[in-house]
Amino acid sequence: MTAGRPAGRFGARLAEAVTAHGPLCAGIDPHAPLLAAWGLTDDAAGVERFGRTVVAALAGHVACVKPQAAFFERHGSRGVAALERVLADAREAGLLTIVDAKRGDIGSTMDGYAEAFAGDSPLAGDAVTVSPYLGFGSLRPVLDLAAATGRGVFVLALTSNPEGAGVQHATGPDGRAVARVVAESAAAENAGAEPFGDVGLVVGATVGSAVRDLGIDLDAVNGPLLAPGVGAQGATAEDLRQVFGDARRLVLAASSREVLRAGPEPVALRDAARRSADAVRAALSA
Ligand SMILES: O=C(O)c1cc(=O)[nH]c(=O)n1[C@@H]1O[C@H](COP(=O)(O)O)[C@@H](O)[C@H]1O
Repeated sequence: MTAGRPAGRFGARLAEAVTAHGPLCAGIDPHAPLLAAWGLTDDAAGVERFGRTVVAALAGHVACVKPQAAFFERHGSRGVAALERVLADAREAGLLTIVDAKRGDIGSTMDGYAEAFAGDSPLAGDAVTVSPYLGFGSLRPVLDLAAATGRGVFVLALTSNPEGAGVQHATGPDGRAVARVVAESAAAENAGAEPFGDVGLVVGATVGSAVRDLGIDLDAVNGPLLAPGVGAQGATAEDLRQVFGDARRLVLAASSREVLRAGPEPVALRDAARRSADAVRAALSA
């Protein structure tokens, strides 16, 4: 089975969606407590219902959604099939998807991940999250295939969890921090693209002064900056302004639990997403 290929470049499609609906990506994270709160079973049928409910409620109301692959994969092949159906619904509804899979491996294996998440596979959304800790260059297969199929890639740079700093702030042989090398590598991929390129970074809204401290020029990345951590992890829309400074135009805030807790009623989900999107847009334009 193959999925249809998106029309146009990811960065351009995302920019259009953010202009229409605001800079918010709503997570689809069907973990056990949320499924219970929604009155759903914690199995493949439950995660499918959860994901498809979010897509139906939010299509046409948010810029994009980000299904977390882990919560589907834990139910094996049926869970993966559920994720494929959620992605198919979103594609049909014209809702952009970032598949949060955080993959990363060496060349030949990375080819496989690239085909799965950036090729014309039923597991491919409009973009995928990837991990650069086997070296940014190891991501070449997914960067190239995503570019060829009109998809995007979000590379982990400064993650929202406190343990991330031990690796991401570490300094390499040339004196640059790991996160800075990732940011400068993404910038090279996006050079000259308008309004921005297809290679984004993940930079948590919880990272405080790390961007400045490590000498990272996020504006120069010229790609979307996926910013998780707003809401359940404690960061506020205000923190986004502090963390991203001059790069605010590139921010796409990601929020999962804060929006999902409002479900399963579609109107309540939509209202929660709209409130978050409005708060983020206001903070970023202040
Ligand atoms: O790539 C991500 O989305 C991500 C990166 C990161 O640094 N931190 C982070 O929490 N996430 C994801 O964001 C989701 C949690 O969002 P909240 O429920 O809003 O805290 C999970 O799917 C995480 O995997």
